[in-house]
Amino acid sequence: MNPMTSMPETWGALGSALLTFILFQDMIRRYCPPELQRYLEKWSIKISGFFNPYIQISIHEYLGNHLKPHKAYAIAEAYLSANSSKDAKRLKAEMGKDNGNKLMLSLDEYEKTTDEFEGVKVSWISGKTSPPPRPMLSYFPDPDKKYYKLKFHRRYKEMITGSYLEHVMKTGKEIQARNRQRKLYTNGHNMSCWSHIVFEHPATFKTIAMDPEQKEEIIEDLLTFTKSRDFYARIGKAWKRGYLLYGPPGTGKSTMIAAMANLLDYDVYDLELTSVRDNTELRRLLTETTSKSIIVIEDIDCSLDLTGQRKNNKKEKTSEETEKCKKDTKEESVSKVTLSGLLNFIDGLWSACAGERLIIFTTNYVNKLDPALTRRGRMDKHIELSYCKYEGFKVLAKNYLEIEAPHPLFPKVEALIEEVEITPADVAESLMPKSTKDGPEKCLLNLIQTLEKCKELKDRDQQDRVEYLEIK
Ligand SMILES: Nc1ncnc2c1ncn2[C@@H]1O[C@H](COP(=O)(O)OP(=O)(O)OP(=O)(O)O)[C@@H](O)[C@H]1O
Ligand SMILES: [Mg+2]
Repeated sequence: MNPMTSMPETWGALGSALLTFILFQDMIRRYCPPELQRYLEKWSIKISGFFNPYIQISIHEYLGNHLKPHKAYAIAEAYLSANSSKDAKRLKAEMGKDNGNKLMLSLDEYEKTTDEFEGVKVSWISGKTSPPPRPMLSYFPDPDKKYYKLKFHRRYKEMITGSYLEHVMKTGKEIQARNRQRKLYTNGHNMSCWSHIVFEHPATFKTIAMDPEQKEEIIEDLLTFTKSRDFYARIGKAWKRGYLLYGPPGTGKSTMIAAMANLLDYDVYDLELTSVRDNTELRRLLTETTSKSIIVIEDIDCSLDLTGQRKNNKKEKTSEETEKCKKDTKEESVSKVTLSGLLNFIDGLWSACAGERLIIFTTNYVNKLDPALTRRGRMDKHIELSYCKYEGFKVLAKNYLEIEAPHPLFPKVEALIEEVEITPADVAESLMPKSTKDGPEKCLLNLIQTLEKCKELKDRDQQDRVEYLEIK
């Protein structure tokens, strides 16, 4: 440039160069074929990259075709939650682990924060990309995909891609472990993705009323599973275990799932099959589940009539079954999940991509299930939850009334409860104080009354049966 050129002339020249560039770009957009446009765009990025001294690294929320959540994104989010509050102006707040008064902060969308590492400044920017619109109006819109962008001077490339990112991952993981809040995920209400709430269920194995030996066996089985990572790797199987919980309504199937999650410190994914459009969506939802989790499909016998699709010999359901299933399959018409889609997943085809998961099915009618669904290897352990007997009653008496044997009324309860079929839910209900004045005695007497009524009804049923047989 001529040193004699005055400042206004220089600005004028720069301004007209910029204008020419903008007009040139506009011309390209209007008149060039798309191939040439892409080619020119590629070169313009290269040229601007040559002059731009900054490097960007993106960490996306999902890997690839958003099949799987990207762990690094969650870790970076945790790291930034501790750092971003320093200078970012727009933050998101979420409830912390203890659900106390402390809120966890993270960067809001399109917000920027800076960080410093060994004297080097970097910046982090949060953003999101929206999926392209679907050709047809859809009930299941694809979710936005979020990302973080790390920006730094190219002079520090080696240090940032090496020790700084290592520091981010290490610190982020520590923060994650400190803040880990277990979650209950659900895909209900026609959602094509998981939504979650904090999982806070008070059930533990201590409060579950069931045969003590059976309880110990289940706990042992679960703990062995969690310690078997190397074993599963050695035998070449996905690190998962299937449980089938069956028994009449109110015997504690759902309660046991909560107790399992509390014992193992796992998240729970409550999969509502009737809300899943097809096998592809099922596969996506399942691959989005994280390690250390329980995937639950409640009332599998009612889920999309999976049983019948394979057997083709639908048994007639009783009116009680039909009523329950009707309630559960309201959206059946939009779901095309098949038994084979579900079996493929259980067999480890997709579950192999992330370890340590339990898959639990519950049913009231185990005999109605397709044997392909329940065979060992798929559902490794079958657990029957049955009517409440004396051992179960003692647990409930301790939980609800804080009383233990020996007690003068216990023998009476023992004699009656062994004779009748009463669910733990009904025993629990009878033991609940009905007014603030009700003491343990009153509640026990209430239970005895209920048990006597059950016995009377049972005897009457038997009598009816005898009479019926005699008439026949
Ligand atoms: N074995 C049990 N131990 C302790 N409490 C129990 C047990 N079974 C049932 N309950 C009590 O009864 C209530 C209902 O139990 P739960 O929902 O676990 O039954 P379920 O077997 O899942 O029934 P459904 O087949 O209708 O889903 C629970 O909230 C719990 O308070
Ligand atoms: Mg249940």
